[in-house]
Amino acid sequence: MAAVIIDDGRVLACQRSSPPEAAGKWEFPGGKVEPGETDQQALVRECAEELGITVEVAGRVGPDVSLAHGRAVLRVYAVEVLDGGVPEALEHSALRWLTVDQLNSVPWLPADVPIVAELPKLLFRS
Ligand SMILES: Nc1nc2c([nH]c(=O)n2[C@H]2C[C@H](O)[C@@H](COP(=O)(O)OP(=O)(O)OP(=O)(O)O)O2)c(=O)[nH]1
Repeated sequence: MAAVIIDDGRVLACQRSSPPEAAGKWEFPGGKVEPGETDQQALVRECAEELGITVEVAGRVGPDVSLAHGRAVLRVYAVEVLDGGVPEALEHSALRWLTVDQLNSVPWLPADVPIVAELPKLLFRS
């Protein structure tokens, strides 16, 4: 479960700090859904924990992507930041706002590549 946050034609990319095999790679903020949570509740919780922002969850972005270990799928939603919140890297090593031209300037986690491919049309619309 992960969140695409778009502001002023740019998307928020987050650099993982762990585990070692994923550290340094870039992703969308998010995490696993806990028992009893909806997708939306999980994303609101993760965006608060990881970025210190309150969000409202909107529509799906891209396909369900199977993760390499085969035990989960990556599912991504567009979210809107509420209350003028500014994301902070509370758990990531870095945050970067990427324009459409910069989308491929960071090494994404492999599962994110099909999601990133959907972003140009969202960025051009905003
Ligand atoms: N959050 C996030 N996870 C991704 C993305 N792409 C991708 O392959 N993943 C994988 C990495 C992890 O195997 C899994 C999410 O794990 P996580 O470590 O972020 O989740 P979490 O915060 O709930 O972790 P934990 O507390 O259960 O340890 O999904 C992405 O864009 N965002």
